[in-house]
Amino acid sequence: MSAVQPARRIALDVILAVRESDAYANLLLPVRLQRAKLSEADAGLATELTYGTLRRQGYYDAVIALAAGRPVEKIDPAILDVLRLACHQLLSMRVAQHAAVDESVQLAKTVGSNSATGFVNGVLRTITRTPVSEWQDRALASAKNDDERLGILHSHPVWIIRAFRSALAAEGRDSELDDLLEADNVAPRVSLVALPGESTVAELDAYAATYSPVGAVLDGGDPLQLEAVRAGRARVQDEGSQLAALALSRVRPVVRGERWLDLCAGPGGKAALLAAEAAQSGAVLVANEVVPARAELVRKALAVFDPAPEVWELDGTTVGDDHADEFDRILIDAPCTGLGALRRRPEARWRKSPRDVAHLSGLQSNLLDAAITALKPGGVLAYVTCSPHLAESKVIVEGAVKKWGDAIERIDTPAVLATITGETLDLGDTKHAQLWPHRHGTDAMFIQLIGKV
Ligand SMILES: C[S@@+](CC[C@H](N)C(=O)[O-])C[C@H]1O[C@@H](n2cnc3c(N)ncnc32)[C@H](O)[C@@H]1O
Repeated sequence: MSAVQPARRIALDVILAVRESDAYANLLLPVRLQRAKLSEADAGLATELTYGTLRRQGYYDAVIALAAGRPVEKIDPAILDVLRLACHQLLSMRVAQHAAVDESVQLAKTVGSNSATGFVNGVLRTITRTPVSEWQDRALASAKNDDERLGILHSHPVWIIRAFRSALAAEGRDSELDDLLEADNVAPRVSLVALPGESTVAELDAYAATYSPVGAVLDGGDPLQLEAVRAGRARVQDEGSQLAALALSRVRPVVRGERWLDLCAGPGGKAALLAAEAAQSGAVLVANEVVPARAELVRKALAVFDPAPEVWELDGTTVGDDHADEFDRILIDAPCTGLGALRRRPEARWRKSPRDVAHLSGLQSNLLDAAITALKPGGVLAYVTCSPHLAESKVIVEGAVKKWGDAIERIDTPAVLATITGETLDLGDTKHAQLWPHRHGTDAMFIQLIGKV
């Protein structure tokens, strides 16, 4: 029997930690890779094994249930993790079968009993006896309905598939559902923002982004190799997030002395871009974040500016109490399910539940109400979520319009974005902008600009 390759060991350790301790793979894996000092090739293998296994878990579970002849809920969870990791190698990576099976059996020994090791060996031998394409057909045939079939094919929970379909259907484009689900299974390239006045896209040795005038895309490599990133003058930031911040800062010319508020600022990505934009135009930014540790991250993100913007630690739902009619521009980048960023957080889709949506939508409405109160008459706010779920996006805005009536007005956000990007984005015929990974190459950001009359 061969020794287990470090890449497989690390991948399993991270997958176990994700399930047992709610770890985030995108935070834990880089730490483990650095500690193990793996070669670039082995680090790449460990990343593919970890992310691929976590993303495609739904599909692999369907195959494992068939091969084991029992529902996956009846399999010891650590042994199931070993089987999922092996499935990724056998069904998606096509590594040599004997290496995948032998090393998985070795790994099973470290987390289970002797009988569990025999079980892993038996299930994996069964899987290797049938061609990969046939496993897909058999798994799809085991689905009880069309949504379950899609769930197996693209490895997404059914409730998320339904939420995405509703959001696309609201634009009359539900035929794009397959493309969207597949886009979630591809890790995005590293996207950077060159903070205006601090850095330039040209300095970053990267491609100019498609839409954001301050965005760049790295072809590969570690962004921390760039001096501008190490110094905080440029940051890793999705292009959709950049557009959300710019929609607010560039919706119309800035009058010197304007007061801006980033209501939910942690960890500070959009606050940094807003602070740069404010410094360029003579506005003053205040950033707010209710969780103290995250407020500290905001302070770090803003340390590059002199003077650095003030950071408050208020519950954002109360900001209207002491700050009514105070701010000219407010960003509400609301806490949300993050369903729009599934491609960068491989385990996230399995952690969320419809209950999260119900809980968050109440908070989102309250934050929006508080921000409207804190906005000066004549001011503008941006309501933003990194989720296309209608209950967190369009429905929240419609609720505010119903409640506030003529006191607020929706601003044509796609038209504002077109002036920023220099071209019309392919968006629905709506006042809000819903970006999509499969259509725009960004996270699925929802952006609605609202004016206070
Ligand atoms: C989507 S994140 C913001 C991301 C941030 N704008 C950025 O670009 O880095 C939402 C943030 O809102 C914070 N938050 C949650 N409830 C809040 C509340 N009641 N008041 C203020 N912030 C809150 C969360 O802790 C989280 O840091």
